[in-house]
Amino acid sequence: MELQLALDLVNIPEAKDVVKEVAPYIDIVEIGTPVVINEGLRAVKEIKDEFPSLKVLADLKIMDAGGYEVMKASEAGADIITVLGVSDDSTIKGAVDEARKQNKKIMVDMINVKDIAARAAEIDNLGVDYICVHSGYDHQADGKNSFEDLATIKRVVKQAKTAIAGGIKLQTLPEVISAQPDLVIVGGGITGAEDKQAVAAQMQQLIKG
Ligand SMILES: O=C(CO)[C@H](O)[C@H](O)COP(=O)(O)O
Repeated sequence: MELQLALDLVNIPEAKDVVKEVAPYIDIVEIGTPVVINEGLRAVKEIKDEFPSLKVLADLKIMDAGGYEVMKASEAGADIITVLGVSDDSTIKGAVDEARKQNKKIMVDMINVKDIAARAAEIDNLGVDYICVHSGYDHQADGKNSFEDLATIKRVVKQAKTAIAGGIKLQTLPEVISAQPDLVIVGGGITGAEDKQAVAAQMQQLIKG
């Protein structure tokens, strides 16, 4: 099981400071959608250049033009790029084909997918690398989480790795781990902590068992 740190509400210098603090305890650093909107793919490039041993995920949440957008994120140094599960199959296939050419990986974000079981099974057959259940900020504000959805994809996904994101904190991590995803994604649970390093270290300890 791996730990991904999601950076959403920072600029590039702040992102570097957080990664410096927690780098030994994480496997993947995510350049979140708001960071890409504010800073562009330069944020991906700068983090990859400064932390080459970490995998960098560009959370582009691609909805169209999968091949082109994966190509641009790959050029910036991303190792993993996100595509939305609600996209057309042709968009996901385009993203997967380009990722194979560039030796990169595709994560499908299942945010707002209504029939998680059916769509996850379809997407699994498109050759993606990760399928991620996700309660976004707007769902979290309504008190929702994706713990049940994780159990659902664990049942139906046969090839891709499984991941979960959305409001995971140190206190809720044991429940997440008990469902055995391949990847746990944590943003505010680390970045909002007073001692980010201590929380990331405890999370790593729980995850690596
Ligand atoms: O993609 C995102 C929001 O769309 C976040 O990166 C993801 O939800 C993880 O952050 P948090 O743990 O703070 O919810």
